Amino acid sequence: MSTEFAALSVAARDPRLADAPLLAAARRRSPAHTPVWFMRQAGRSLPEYKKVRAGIAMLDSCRRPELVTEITLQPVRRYGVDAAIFFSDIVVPLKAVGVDLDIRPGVGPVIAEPFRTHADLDRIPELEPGMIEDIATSVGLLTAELGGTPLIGFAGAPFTLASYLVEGGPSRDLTKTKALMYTDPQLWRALLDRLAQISAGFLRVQVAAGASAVQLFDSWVGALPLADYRTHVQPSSAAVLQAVRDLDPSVPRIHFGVQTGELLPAMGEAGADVVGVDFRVPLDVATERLGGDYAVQGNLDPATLFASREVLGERVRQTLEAGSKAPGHIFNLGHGVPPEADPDQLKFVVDTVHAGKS
Ligand SMILES: Cc1c2[nH]c(c1CCC(=O)O)Cc1[nH]c(c(CCC(=O)O)c1C)Cc1[nH]c(c(CCC(=O)O)c1C)Cc1[nH]c(c(C)c1CCC(=O)O)C2
Repeated sequence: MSTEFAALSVAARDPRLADAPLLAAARRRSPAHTPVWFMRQAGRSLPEYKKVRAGIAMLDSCRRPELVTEITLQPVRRYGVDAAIFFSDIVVPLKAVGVDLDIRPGVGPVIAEPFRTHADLDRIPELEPGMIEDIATSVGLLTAELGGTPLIGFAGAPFTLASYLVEGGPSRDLTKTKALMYTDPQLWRALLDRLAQISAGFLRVQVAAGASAVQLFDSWVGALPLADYRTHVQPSSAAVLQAVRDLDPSVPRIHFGVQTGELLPAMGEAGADVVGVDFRVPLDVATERLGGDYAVQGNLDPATLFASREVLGERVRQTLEAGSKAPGHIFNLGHGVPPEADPDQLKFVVDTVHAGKS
């Protein structure tokens, strides 16, 4: 890994970060209150987001520092969450190295020429920091505004990025991806190595510019059985998380995927401080599976946002109770905010979490 980044310590960025509940929970120390943020809190359901994004394509909006700053701050202002998540997308670094792709509204990432052969590797060059200078600029603007509120940088994990490249777009069962993995393990390894370099580079630029935690999204890795995860995926995800650790060991690493109940310990072992849990596995059960060694993040079912306040409040308290069995708990949804979610329900969740269990 290149050495153009100066090592930083999170507390040196802003002294107020030393007491940030999100960082304390991630480090398995007692936070002043249970920290809460939401995956996909920026964008989607917020009217103020729709207003500033009007007429601007998703991938263009991710490369405009003033707009990125505004969109990232919107949910922090509205909800009082304990962290901001950088407004970007997992395919932004792929586009930055020159992959021909787009994000279609309501569909997701679509790749012009799906990945099939060794020759296709040439279309996915390594990421250099100079290709994403605007990302460093956005992070710098944001951390100056955020003060003592942590900014979570993120990237897609190699498997999930590979799934889009190989399938050509969103897919239900990832058949083509798994077929490549099983029929040509060498090509698969070469692809994941390249994606690990890109993912690590994207995270390191964000951390060097001031992000104080990172999340590696392996959203679709729950499609794999444990043995295949260990053989074909874990080494590349571990390389990404190690690259962040090498740059700054004080930056907590969160590792998340959907339907990963069987994979949780292996995802922790890949080098995470915090393991993200979807809504299928209660947090106390997840903690048992993880051997009590990791902080957990999650895991309110996003569908409960459409329930009554009574039911929603009860589910929040149950999640807090189950999370209290872990050595650290960052409250979140079990997956992203649904586009139709009512922002007032999310605000209610934040206030209920901050009020505590009783
Ligand atoms: C798998 C994945 C993607 N992108 C991401 C993941 C991992 C998270 C997860 O598991 O949900 C990550 C992501 N994408 C986006 C963020 C922004 C920060 C945040 O979480 O608030 C983050 C963290 C913005 C976005 N990324 C996307 C939008 C919607 C585009 C728009 O507003 O026009 C946003 C705000 C598009 C996108 N991009 C992707 C999908 C599946 C979609 C959905 C299509 C849709 O729902 O319209 C790929």
